[in-house]
Amino acid sequence: MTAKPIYKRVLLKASGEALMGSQGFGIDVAVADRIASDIAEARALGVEVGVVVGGGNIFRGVAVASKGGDRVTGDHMGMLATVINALALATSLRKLDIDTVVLSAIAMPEICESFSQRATLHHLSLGRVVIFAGGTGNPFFTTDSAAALRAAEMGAEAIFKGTQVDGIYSADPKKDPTATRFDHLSHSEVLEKGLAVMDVAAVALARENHIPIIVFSIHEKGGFAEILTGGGRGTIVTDN
Ligand SMILES: Nc1ncnc2c1ncn2[C@@H]1O[C@H](COP(=O)(O)OP(=O)(O)OP(=O)(O)O)[C@@H](O)[C@H]1O
Ligand SMILES: O=c1ccn([C@@H]2O[C@H](COP(=O)(O)O)[C@@H](O)[C@H]2O)c(=O)[nH]1
Repeated sequence: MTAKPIYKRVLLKASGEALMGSQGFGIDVAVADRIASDIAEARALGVEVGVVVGGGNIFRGVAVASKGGDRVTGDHMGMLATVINALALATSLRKLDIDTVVLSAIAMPEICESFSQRATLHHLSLGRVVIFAGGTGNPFFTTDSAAALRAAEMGAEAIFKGTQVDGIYSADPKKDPTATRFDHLSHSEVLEKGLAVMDVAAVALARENHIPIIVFSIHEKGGFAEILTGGGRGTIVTDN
């Protein structure tokens, strides 16, 4: 018997940094294909999936600002990086015959459709995976905020943050080997404890809209479907 998913409609935030694999920069197609196969598993369970991909494997706006450049221009470059990643992930999904559409917050009609809530709901209702490119379309934000925003707009029941670590820890586990992992936290606890796995604006928006956040490792093959069916490893963030 096929396991039943806990959620019917979710938003996956896929780490941009993870997409570079061991290359140190850019896109490792094998990693994009693997993440696509995890999304295909979720679709096979009947779950409707929206995806936001980060841009950390290519560009972050702060890199320009830290060298004395204009932050807004840097952020524009970062948002364009997320479009490149979205196109790569869409290509990987289509190789698996998963019907996929890319909707961009920045109009580029020769390349992909523009984002609107109406288009999102239309494509989801036809069983398509919707990849949201270009972040929020505004500088001074991140793709975590875009994930929380698009999750609210698409009526997602949960945000799955697939990242480099397998949950939320008492401190960044990459910097502090003594950090301990939480199984469960509230949105308010994440904010009060200053747990920096996701930015403050994103957590606050998810809290306001009562959307749970599940932080899990994007590197764990099959991890997305496991959590969707009530197993797996990650930290869940809920209202209380
Ligand atoms: N308390 C914490 N618990 C877990 N991870 C934390 C914590 N504090 C900081 N981090 C770090 O936050 C990282 C996730 O941040 P970020 O969203 O920037 O990366 P990402 O998921 O790779 O996204 P991007 O798509 O921007 O590349 C983790 O890989 C981890 O090292
Ligand atoms: O709404 C947004 C989303 C992203 N940016 C810029 O893009 C890069 C890459 O996104 P990450 O979330 O860091 O992966 C980000 O650093 C910003 O420079 C943005 O300006 N607005």
